[in-house]
Amino acid sequence: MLFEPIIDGILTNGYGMTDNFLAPGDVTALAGRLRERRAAGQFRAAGIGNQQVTVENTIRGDEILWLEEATATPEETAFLLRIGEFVQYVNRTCYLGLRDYEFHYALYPPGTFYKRHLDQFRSDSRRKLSVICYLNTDWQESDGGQLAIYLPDSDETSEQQITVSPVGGRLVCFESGRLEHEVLPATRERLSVTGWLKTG
Ligand SMILES: O=C(O)CCC(=O)C(=O)O
Ligand SMILES: [Fe+2]
Repeated sequence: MLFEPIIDGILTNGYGMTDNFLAPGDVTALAGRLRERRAAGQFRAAGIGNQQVTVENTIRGDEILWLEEATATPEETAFLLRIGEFVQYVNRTCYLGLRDYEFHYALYPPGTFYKRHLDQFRSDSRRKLSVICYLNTDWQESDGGQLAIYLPDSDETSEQQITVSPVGGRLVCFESGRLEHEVLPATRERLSVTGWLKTG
């Protein structure tokens, strides 16, 4: 079962991953749609903080576009349906009480990054799981752009850093309120769909 290793990973290591969340054809279809929407001027510089209005390139340099069911294209609808299946699986196995999700496209121009942060806002604990799905074809380790996740050791006094390359079709998931992480700069454009599975 495709979703099982993701949840197993979260329970054993704090983060979960699968390399086949999307098939190569779905990756190119979504990446194409992302580029088309960006060319149409629909993307905005991502903000920071609760209202996401402050643009601060020294913290994050990506451009984003939120996915909306009402205006979704067939490949976007297919992606959101797959996420819906994942949510159902998580609710059957983990009792997190997930009820909602939100996703945005993200594009990091070469050299941009997202400094170490936690995804859960102080005033909003509804974000339970962070989910990132990469849309990059032929990504090489030397292209950079890794996601670095900081895993606290069990005594909480030290930590371990693991890195994940943004390989197309790969999905990474972790608890939004628990794990700090960062996006390292890449030498080429780095594409993804990022979102949060939320309680009510
Ligand atoms: O793209 C990634 O690997 C992580 C993105 C991220 O941390 C975020 O958007 O909050
Ligand atoms: Fe994040």
